[in-house]
Amino acid sequence: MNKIKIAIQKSGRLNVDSLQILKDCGISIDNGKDQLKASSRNFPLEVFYLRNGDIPQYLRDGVVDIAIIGENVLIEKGNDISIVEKLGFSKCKVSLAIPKSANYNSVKDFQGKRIATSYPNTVDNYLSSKGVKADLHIITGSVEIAPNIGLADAICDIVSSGSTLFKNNLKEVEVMLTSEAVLAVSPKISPESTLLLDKLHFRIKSVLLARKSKYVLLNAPNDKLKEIIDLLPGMRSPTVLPLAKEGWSSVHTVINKDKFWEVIQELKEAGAEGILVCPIEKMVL
Ligand SMILES: Nc1ncnc2c1ncn2[C@@H]1O[C@H](COP(=O)(O)OP(=O)(O)OP(=O)(O)O)[C@@H](O)[C@H]1O
Ligand SMILES: O=P(O)(O)OC[C@H]1O[C@H](OP(=O)(O)OP(=O)(O)O)[C@H](O)[C@@H]1O
Ligand SMILES: [Mg+2]
Repeated sequence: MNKIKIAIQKSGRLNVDSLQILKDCGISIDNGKDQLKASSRNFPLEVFYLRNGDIPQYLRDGVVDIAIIGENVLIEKGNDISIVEKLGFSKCKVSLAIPKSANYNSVKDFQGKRIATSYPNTVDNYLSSKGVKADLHIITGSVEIAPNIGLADAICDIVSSGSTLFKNNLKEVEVMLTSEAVLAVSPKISPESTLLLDKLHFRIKSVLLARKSKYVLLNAPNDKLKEIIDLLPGMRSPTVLPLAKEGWSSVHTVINKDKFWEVIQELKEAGAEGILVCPIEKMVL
């Protein structure tokens, strides 16, 4: 039987969340420690544990059919590879930073400057689009230390909380791109594997939608029902059921989890009581 081959990061920031999303899709993987390859027991899928930075080449060569990878790495090394879905985790920026004490006016300030980075193509494309030419020093780790040891005037690296920049006395001055984990597909994927990708993609979409949504139940006096329902940004129309208590109804709906906090106060003020917010495991539209 044909199996779809997926690459995920062997160890590092993407590993746990990548395995979790497969698990949430109902895919069980026999996951031995230090394994480089594993199979699923209940989905025709083989997992290859690889380094994030090596995955674009494996996709290009068709060694794997699909991969979960940082979008920033694809932009740096695999602009020719398509993204099937953004996965909503490992969110970060790729930014240019300079010493805190340095003045900064515009991106033109990088003209002729030494920039340490692990993302040379990204920096080069960004600066070229602004008509700026800098001197790039490619290093693979601990990039933020470079200005402090006199190796560079500036750096380009991943920024998330900003604490690494802060610890190294640097300030972010240009955000070149934002990134998150993505599901990417090999240009060489076969028609048989594309059918399996479609099945997996369907499951991933329902998991992502469920992660973004909450099931809300509340009690409302019937004379306030219209006002309360108007406040709820639901999927379609909420379900309204009579309560045993005369003149009251129970309202059920699904809302975006971030929207809930925007409306909770207004719901209470409008007369809603006993508001329950529950997680949703899977959601298919
Ligand atoms: N501080 C961070 N916050 C959020 N996401 C991050 C952060 N650092 C990295 N990432 C994202 O996670 C991906 C993997 O980062 P990680 O540091 O685990 O691996 P790596 O050293 O870049 O790769 P490799 O697997 O090749 O050793 C990055 O490409 C980026 O998309
Ligand atoms: O803005 P922050 O929240 O501080 O995150 C940014 C840091 O995180 C990443 O390093 P990581 O911890 O993955 O170490 P690595 O360089 O060994 O990959 C990245 O290379 C930055 O140095
Ligand atoms: Mg890292």
